[in-house]
Amino acid sequence: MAASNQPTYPHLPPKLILMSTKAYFSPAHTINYLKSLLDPSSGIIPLPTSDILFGLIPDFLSIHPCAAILSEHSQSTSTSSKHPQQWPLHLGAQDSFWEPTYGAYTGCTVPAALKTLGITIVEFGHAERRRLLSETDETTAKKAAAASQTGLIPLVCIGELNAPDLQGPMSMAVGNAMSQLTPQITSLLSAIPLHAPVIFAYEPVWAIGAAEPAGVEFVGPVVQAIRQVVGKFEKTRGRTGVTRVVYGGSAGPGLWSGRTNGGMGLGEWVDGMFLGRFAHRIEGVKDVVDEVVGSMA
Ligand SMILES: O=C[C@H](O)COP(=O)(O)O
Repeated sequence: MAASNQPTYPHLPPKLILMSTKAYFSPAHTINYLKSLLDPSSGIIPLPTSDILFGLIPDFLSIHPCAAILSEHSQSTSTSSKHPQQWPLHLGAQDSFWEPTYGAYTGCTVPAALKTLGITIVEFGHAERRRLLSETDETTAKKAAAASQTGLIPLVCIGELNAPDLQGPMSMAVGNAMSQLTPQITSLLSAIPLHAPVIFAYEPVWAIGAAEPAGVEFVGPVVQAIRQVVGKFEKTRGRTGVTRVVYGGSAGPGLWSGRTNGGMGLGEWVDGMFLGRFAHRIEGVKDVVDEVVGSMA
């Protein structure tokens, strides 16, 4: 029987807590940060890995030492499997090239190289890359397809540019956002294998780097509409891969549970949180982890 060329993918649990350090930290800072996350005194690790995917997405210079630390950590704490999927947290990359494997691509990082280090997730299409580096839906989809073909899970950032007008009907605000989000979603889903998992990070561009996240009363219906677009694609195109939707954009402690939002918790709507600045403090990460774990009890 001919061997299948279809890649296999890491398990994508129902809940996700992802953190990107963007380009905020030096490599030495990132290494100390990872060690603090792993330190038992932080009270974060171990998490129930079949239910929650906890992932760190550092800058490229830090990936190799982070992988070495995670590998060593799992060897010192486990007598069974030391496979990256059994590491206490998943390691991600902030981008990769649209060719899946090695070649003459100066300055690029190919998915095959990331895979050798134990990377399981690659982020694409962040608003900062779209704005600063002119990345488009097309380049995002090409890059995600190469990562998917390599057995990595694409984490694809989608978001509308402008804040909604919440004085008018919510259906109109959601419709305006979806007019930008729908092509971002469908171009991506059309590019990856039908059975490939994907994580969409809904990041309203106007809410990134802000003082407050977007309101739950708006994010909730938008995420519902995103799921409808994905559902329609599954039905009409035969997609079978798992899709998760997380929220990013000034996300931090209190948002998941609604503790800081009059009881309106985002956890009812999304599959997870994508943290930026509010993960810089280990205590902030611990707070978010506790809220997500608490909501699953
Ligand atoms: O990658 C993460 C998001 O862009 C959120 O970043 P932020 O929390 O600093 O707004």
